Amino acid sequence: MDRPVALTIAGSDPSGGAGIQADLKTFHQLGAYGTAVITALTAQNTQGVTGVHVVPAAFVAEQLETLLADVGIDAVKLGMLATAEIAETVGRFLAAEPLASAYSVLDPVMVATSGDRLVDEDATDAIRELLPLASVITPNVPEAAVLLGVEPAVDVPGLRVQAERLRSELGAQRVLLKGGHLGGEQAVDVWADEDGVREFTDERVDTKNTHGTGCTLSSALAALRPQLSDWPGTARITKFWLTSALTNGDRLEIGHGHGPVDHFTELNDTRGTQP
Ligand SMILES: Nc1ncnc2c1ncn2[C@@H]1O[C@H](COP(=O)(O)OP(=O)(O)O)[C@@H](O)[C@H]1O
Ligand SMILES: Cc1ncc(COP(=O)(O)OP(=O)(O)O)c(N)n1
Repeated sequence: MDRPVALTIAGSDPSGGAGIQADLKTFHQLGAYGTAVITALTAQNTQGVTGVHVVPAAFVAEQLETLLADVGIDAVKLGMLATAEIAETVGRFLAAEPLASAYSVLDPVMVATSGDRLVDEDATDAIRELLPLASVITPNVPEAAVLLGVEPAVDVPGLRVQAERLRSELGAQRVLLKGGHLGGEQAVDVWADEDGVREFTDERVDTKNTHGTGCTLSSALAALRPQLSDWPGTARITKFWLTSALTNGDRLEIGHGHGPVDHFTELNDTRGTQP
């Protein structure tokens, strides 16, 4: 195929490590043409979020209508859906053509790692309704627990159980349950689809530059899937790339808190991986 067109529907992070900014850098680096619909502005740096200014749901809809009337989209990533109304609006677009035929990755963003809330608490039900509509969902440990209404997993066997429950009970088509919050010497993510449950494991990178890892992972999946042949293979390659980008984060000195990963990491850069 020609260069795929990827769309991110997400919030803005002025510090550039997460949100729309991270997504567009990731799309570009991984060979996709990037487009963006903005759901919210955050006032944010590498140390935390000081404010959120939400775009009215009707204007999120107008951005989507205008874009989709003109531009074909091969893959879409959904990030910070700040309110229930925005999540419902985006859900209507995801359920209909042309987005229903695009590859879709839903990162059910709720709270930043800094502890700051990015999405209204009452948006959780609306986000849960979106799970079956996306080709793949990419919750982290706390997000999976909120979606299932259970305690967060504390180990990999717990991740495996929750990944499968997100599929069998909440209707997700495919799940990449990210284990970054578990700690330990390895960073283990769990993949669940109709063929079963498997683990993707890399060495944990000793770095404080972890801001935006979830955003970067989900946008990398959206960029790469149209260029590769299947979802599990895309997820495996995406994690290799992210581990290298985390390792290369030490090339950057951005801010005083949790800096970004290095989005300028080549797909075949194996500095952080053990091929
Ligand atoms: N220090 C690290 N070293 C290697 N991989 C990591 C590290 N921290 C997170 N990851 C990986 O980054 C991705 C995002 O992880 P996670 O922190 O769980 O999500 P989020 O950023 O959404 O909170 C996952 O693939 C996870 O395994
Ligand atoms: C605008 C915006 N969207 C999402 C996030 C969350 O980013 P994520 O990659 O899930 O993780 P942290 O950056 O919170 O570690 C965000 N911060 N801003």
